[in-house]
Amino acid sequence: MTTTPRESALDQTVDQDILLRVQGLTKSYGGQRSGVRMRRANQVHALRDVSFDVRRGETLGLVGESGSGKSTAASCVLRLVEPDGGSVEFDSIDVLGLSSRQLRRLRSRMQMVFQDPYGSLDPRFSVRELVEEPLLIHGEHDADVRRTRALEMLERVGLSADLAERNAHAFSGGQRQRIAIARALVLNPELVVLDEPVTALDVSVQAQVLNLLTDLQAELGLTYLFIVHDLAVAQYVCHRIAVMYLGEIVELADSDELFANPLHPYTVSLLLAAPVPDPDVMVQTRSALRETKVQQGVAASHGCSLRSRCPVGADRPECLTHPPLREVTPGHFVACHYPGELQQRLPVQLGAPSSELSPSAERTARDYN
Ligand SMILES: Nc1ncnc2c1ncn2[C@@H]1O[C@H](COP(=O)(O)OP(=O)(O)OP(=O)(O)O)[C@@H](O)[C@H]1O
Repeated sequence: MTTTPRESALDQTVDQDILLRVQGLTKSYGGQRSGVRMRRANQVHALRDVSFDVRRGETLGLVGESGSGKSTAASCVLRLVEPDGGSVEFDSIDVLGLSSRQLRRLRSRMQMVFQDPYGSLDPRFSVRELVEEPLLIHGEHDADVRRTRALEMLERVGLSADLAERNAHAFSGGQRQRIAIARALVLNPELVVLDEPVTALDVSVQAQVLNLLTDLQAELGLTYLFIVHDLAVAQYVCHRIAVMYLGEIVELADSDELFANPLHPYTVSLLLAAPVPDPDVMVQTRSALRETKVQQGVAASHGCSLRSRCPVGADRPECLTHPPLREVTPGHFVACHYPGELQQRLPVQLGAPSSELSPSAERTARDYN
């Protein structure tokens, strides 16, 4: 059996303790104020009681369709967005309790790579200047030290120092994402939040950038929070995966376990939505969830948030109560009153994960909208 990048990275993970602990995170957007009362009709609950841990050296994937709250969760972790409630602990530091000055200092240890390598790099600056900038912001006033460090980092992400004086717009999408990665890593962070880092790239270069990220993780002992809607990408790089639906984590497990034994009907439907060569199976997959119009961020007022679309629980009284996220086998958490039932009903069993990154696996959770 071949070894996937995530397996080789995990082999080198010595310390498995918790670097990031998120508990009970909530965030709502909108809602209109009329008098002293907030009208809730237009409120979007982007995060509802979201909890997860990220261990040192691992990659935790946040997976879900568009609008499920992945980016909001990541933004709250970095306090780019202020959550309404809950807690975020980074290396036992209460992130939400920090002053803005303390937060600025902590940010050197928590960096982010964005989806769009075109928008995230200012075209007026040379690549070297772009990679040096975070060092300057964080108080490195020695120009020689900055230059040396930036050039080292560029080499490390596979860009020759000869190219360092060129402007970012002279580079391809994959090279720009390498520059963005160098910029994020130049401060020696421990946690890197990767927000769809290969989504904007050609399929042909996606695997190169993913391999670079896993190599860097192993070399530098990095911890990744990886936001991704593409299940093939998640399977390729994530050690554990949290599946989000309408602002909640509905399932969380080791990557191999999740793909081989999905227990939540929503996870099953996501996996079925990925391309399957058998056309008969494809027909069945399209009807895994009921066709119901779901307003983004707006779940049923009570009970399970998937209820209106769920082929298992729509008519069952238990599903009128909200299912908590509970551990059903060691390390495998699911928020469903009938875990595993949809998979048992399927005419085909979902297979063990392939260790290949399928270039055709671009059809993803997004297709369900
Ligand atoms: N600044 C904002 N103002 C109002 N609503 C917002 C804002 N940001 C996000 N939302 C809403 O919050 C919900 C969660 O959005 P979020 O971007 O976190 O989801 P996502 O899973 O990352 O989706 P995508 O993959 O499309 O970025 C959505 O309903 C979205 O419309």
